Amino acid sequence: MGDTPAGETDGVTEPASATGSIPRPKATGLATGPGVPGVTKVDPIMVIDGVTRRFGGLTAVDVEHLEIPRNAITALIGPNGAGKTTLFNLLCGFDKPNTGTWSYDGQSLAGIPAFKVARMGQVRTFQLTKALSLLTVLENMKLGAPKQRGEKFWQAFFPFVWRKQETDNEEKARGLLKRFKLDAKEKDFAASLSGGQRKLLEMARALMSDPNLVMLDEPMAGVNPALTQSLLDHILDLKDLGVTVLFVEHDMHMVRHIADWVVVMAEGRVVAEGPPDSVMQDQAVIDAYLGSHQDVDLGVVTGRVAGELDSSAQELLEEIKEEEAASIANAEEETK
Ligand SMILES: Nc1ncnc2c1ncn2[C@@H]1O[C@H](COP(=O)(O)OP(=O)(O)OP(=O)(O)O)[C@@H](O)[C@H]1O
Repeated sequence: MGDTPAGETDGVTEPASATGSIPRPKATGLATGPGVPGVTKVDPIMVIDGVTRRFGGLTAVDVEHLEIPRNAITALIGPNGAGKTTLFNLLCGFDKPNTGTWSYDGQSLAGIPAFKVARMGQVRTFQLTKALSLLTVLENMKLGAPKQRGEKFWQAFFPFVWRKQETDNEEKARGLLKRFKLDAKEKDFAASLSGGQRKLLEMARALMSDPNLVMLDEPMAGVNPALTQSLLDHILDLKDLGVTVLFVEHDMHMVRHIADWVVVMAEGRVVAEGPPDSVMQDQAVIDAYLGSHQDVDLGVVTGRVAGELDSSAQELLEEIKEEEAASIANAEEETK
């Protein structure tokens, strides 16, 4: 991880402003020019060139040039089927493109498998599968640790080699669990966690390998409002620790509040990029994706963020109430 401000707690680096909803400034000056698709960045951590991925006759990804800024939070947004997940899978070595090159920290990643990409400092959170749900929270964390020495055949005969690492990993895991307020759950099966706690565990597990770049796939999906702020804060903390974050998200509230830079995809291509406020004013983006309510801060509508409800927000709230009333009436009808 980076060397930004921090203190040590339980063997784990703590951000200076550990979770607390303190407004934190957005990173600015990330690009060398105006936000247009393919604009070069002042300090890119990842550079993508001519990457395409086809499934039969469908071109799911066709990215001419894209740079991801270092030590910033970049959101990848776009309508369903835009190619966001496919691009994500390509970048972390889960899938292979038909054409193109891409590099991470100046090193080409073409043909490098996912586990090696992770060793290079680029990790992706992955969902808690059924198998992982049957492990305890602490066991899940230990799986996130890099290179387990005891895994090598000859080393199994020399316990002193791996015991030290095992102890270090446990200490690190416990420190992270504490930071993510999951320490009381270390012995529980991961299956017993709520949706939001699972997301926290996924993020905490990814941090076991001290990554420089963390890729999050819909970090807010299925998270109830009570844990939303905590997750947002943890993502902001990553940036404070010098980590670069790239995430795919449908929740525009989250994108607007935490992203420093937004990349918009449609039909496999990058159609816009820039700071969130300007991208969300872009008429092509509004037409293609955001719809007529793009100017409404959903944080205010949902009560998560303090603010005045303007007339379009009121209108949206009315629509939501009407839809809710209709769905309750339907459900009552069905149970009769
Ligand atoms: N393994 C696959 N085989 C065939 N088609 C695929 C495969 N994976 C993705 N696609 C297609 O590629 C296109 C891009 O899909 P992708 O999942 O990357 O979009 P997305 O932007 O992540 O969408 P969403 O927001 O709905 O998750 C879609 O048309 C999808 O049906």
